[in-house]
Amino acid sequence: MLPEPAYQHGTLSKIGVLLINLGTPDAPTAKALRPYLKQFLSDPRVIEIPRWIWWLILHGIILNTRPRKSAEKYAQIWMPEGSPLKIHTEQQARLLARSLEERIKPAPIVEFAMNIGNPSIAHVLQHMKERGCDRILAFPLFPQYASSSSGSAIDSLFSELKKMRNIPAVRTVKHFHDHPGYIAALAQNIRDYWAEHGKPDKLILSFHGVPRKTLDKGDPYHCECQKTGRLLAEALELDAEQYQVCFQSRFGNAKWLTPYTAVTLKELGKLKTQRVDVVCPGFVSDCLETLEEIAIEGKKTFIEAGGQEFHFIPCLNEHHDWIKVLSDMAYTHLQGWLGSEPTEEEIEQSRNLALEMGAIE
Ligand SMILES: C=CC1=C(C)c2cc3[nH]c(cc4nc(cc5[nH]c(cc1n2)c(C)c5CCC(=O)O)C(CCC(=O)O)=C4C)c(C)c3C=C
Ligand SMILES: [Fe+2]
Ligand SMILES: [Fe+2]
Repeated sequence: MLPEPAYQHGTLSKIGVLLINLGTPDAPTAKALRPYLKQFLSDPRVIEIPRWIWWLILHGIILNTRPRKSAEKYAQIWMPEGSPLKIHTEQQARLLARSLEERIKPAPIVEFAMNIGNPSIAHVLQHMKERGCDRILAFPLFPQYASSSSGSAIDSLFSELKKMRNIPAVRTVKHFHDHPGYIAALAQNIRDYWAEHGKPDKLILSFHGVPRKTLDKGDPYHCECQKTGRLLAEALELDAEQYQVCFQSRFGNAKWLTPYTAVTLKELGKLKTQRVDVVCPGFVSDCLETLEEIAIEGKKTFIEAGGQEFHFIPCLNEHHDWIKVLSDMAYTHLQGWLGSEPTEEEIEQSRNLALEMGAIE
């Protein structure tokens, strides 16, 4: 059992907001990719086939081949400061803290963690507890809920809580795929891009894929992606033939959600489409899947098939409207906790009691 710090005797009582993203390797090297892929692909919410069969495939094939191949891809998008996903998530946490500081007194503690890799949920949660957070809002940064992304992140959080005697109060955000502010921020980001670069013949809305059988088992992910796509197209006043929802990042040979982004780009190229723009409304931060798979590979696929002009529209990242809606969503979810802070007097009484009991020094 972990040692119990003094604030649990009432010396501190703070609200924390924990932003959680998927995770990224520590470096763009095969050595760093191996433990990252091992952790990710050992999760039964990510790979839903019998454990022993998967164990053989993972350890016999995937962990011997994929780390090197993925490292080469990461190397192409790595920034001087590190992984784009980590850098953007860190900035989002910093900007969210600044925004919430103006709305909530005392200011909440805002941190970010990664479900896979570092900074780990275990580490950040412990740090938040030590800083006195007794109420934590866990906010997975996945607009559409999937068992393999948001579900897994919440699992990780609760596995850590399971190790604690005195757990903080916890609220979780499930999704925000149809939040009007999120749709408006996506639309504004696209309009800003078009104001500078002109408009395409076709806009591809590319979401991360998942195995098709997860839809049959009841995962709401597919429907939530479709809804985000429809609302975004409505906000942009696009006709049905001006946009298409597609799914990328297929892993393995099983059937995933269709249409596949790569296949669609190839078809549009073959049709000699003048210009295609791709935007990824399922990712709030640019990452390997957007910067390498779409902006580099997707472009190549489209142009080699005969397309003329390809544009990748960056994710929301630090967009002002996105930070504003992130802050609005956090604020809404925190409502029930606001105004319940103990008074200075209550904290003092609790502290004196803890001192008397010898629980703190
Ligand atoms: C947006 C939500 C995501 C879902 C849903 C998701 C499902 C999912 N992913 C894999 C396999 C891999 N994904 C990888 C990278 C990756 N995935 C997401 C998001 C979702 N994944 C992000 C944001 C990233 C990029 C991380 C970064 O560091 O930039 C990878 C690792 C890279 C590689 O080797 O290709 C794998 C593997 C499965 C199997 C799955 C659902 C079943
Ligand atoms: Fe993924
Ligand atoms: Fe659906």
